[in-house]
Amino acid sequence: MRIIIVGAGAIGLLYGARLAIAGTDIVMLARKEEQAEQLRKEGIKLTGHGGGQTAVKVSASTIDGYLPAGDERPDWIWLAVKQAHLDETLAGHIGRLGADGSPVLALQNGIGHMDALRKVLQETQLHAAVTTEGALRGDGQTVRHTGRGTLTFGCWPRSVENASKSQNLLLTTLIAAGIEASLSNEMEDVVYHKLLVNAVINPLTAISGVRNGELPADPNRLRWMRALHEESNRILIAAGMAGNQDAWERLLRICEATAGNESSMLRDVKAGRKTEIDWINGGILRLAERLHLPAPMNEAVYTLIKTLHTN
Ligand SMILES: NC(=O)C1=CN([C@@H]2O[C@H](COP(=O)(O)OP(=O)(O)OC[C@H]3O[C@@H](n4cnc5c(N)ncnc54)[C@H](OP(=O)(O)O)[C@@H]3O)[C@@H](O)[C@H]2O)C=CC1
Ligand SMILES: CC(C)(CO)C(=O)C(=O)O
Repeated sequence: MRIIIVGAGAIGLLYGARLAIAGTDIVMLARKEEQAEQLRKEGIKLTGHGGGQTAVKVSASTIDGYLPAGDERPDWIWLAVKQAHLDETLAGHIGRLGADGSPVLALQNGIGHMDALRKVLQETQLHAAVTTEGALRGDGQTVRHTGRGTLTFGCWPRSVENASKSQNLLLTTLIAAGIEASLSNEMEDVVYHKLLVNAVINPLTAISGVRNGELPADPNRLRWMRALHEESNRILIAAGMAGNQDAWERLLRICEATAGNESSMLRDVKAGRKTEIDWINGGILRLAERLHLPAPMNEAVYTLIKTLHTN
């Protein structure tokens, strides 16, 4: 099994390392030659969870300079970049890499990217993936596994057909690598449920400057959480998400399970990077507008995060 992973950041390095350790042929495509060279020379260094540090060899190149060896087509192409990186140029590269029919798996949090990719990659077999693993990048070749989770993936848009051969092959490869994974025919629902979590934890931790576990510990923050959760839940249910009586408790459990984590949005704000707010609360605002529903809480956090960006 050969997988091209586009984006050698936290999540790309985490999956790249874990799959390569299990014998999968991994090709990491980075943005910069400096990082690609470092990966070719020294491999990926994985730390956390399993104990010490493991270094694993992978192939690596820049996305611009990548030329496949021989005529071997990749079995899968994984997109492990952030939402903001998914521009026309990158879509052009993905179209080229997948020209022989390789399926594409997109791992982004938030919404909007799958439909945007569908528009430009009309012939490509697209899959959405939702991961609850936690990964933190160190330097260009080091990644820390900060929390164990699962990977759920499936066709986008929804397919009524049984799992394809390539889906089953990927599932078997993931499980053999010790990665908890499952296939779903209801990816929109899975994506919406993850969005409901990110829409509350990410902006509120970034605005308050606290770790996930500290968010519900303060009564004022808890009130914000509840109001933002209720509004987002209402909008997502109206958009087609299956309601879940346990949604609020699940959110609190995630805060507890990831208590020591800084959310990705808090980290982006601290590092002065563009956040994924446009595809998280911005995505909910677009749904609310389409459904003519009020969304004052989402508007408030969206605007606040945008203000933090500007500053
Ligand atoms: N980290 C986590 O624990 C989790 C992340 N996710 C989601 O996964 C996605 C990726 O997140 P994460 O890995 O944390 O993000 P990172 O910022 O760590 O990684 C993104 C990587 O993409 C690279 N990149 C950007 N543009 C290109 C390009 N044109 N070609 C090749 N590489 C490119 C960046 O390179 P450069 O550094 O050179 O800019 C960077 O290495 C996000 O949508 C996130 O929400 C979901 C669940 C958990
Ligand atoms: C679940 C959560 C909030 C864990 O930190 C996350 O996905 C993120 O930070 O983006």
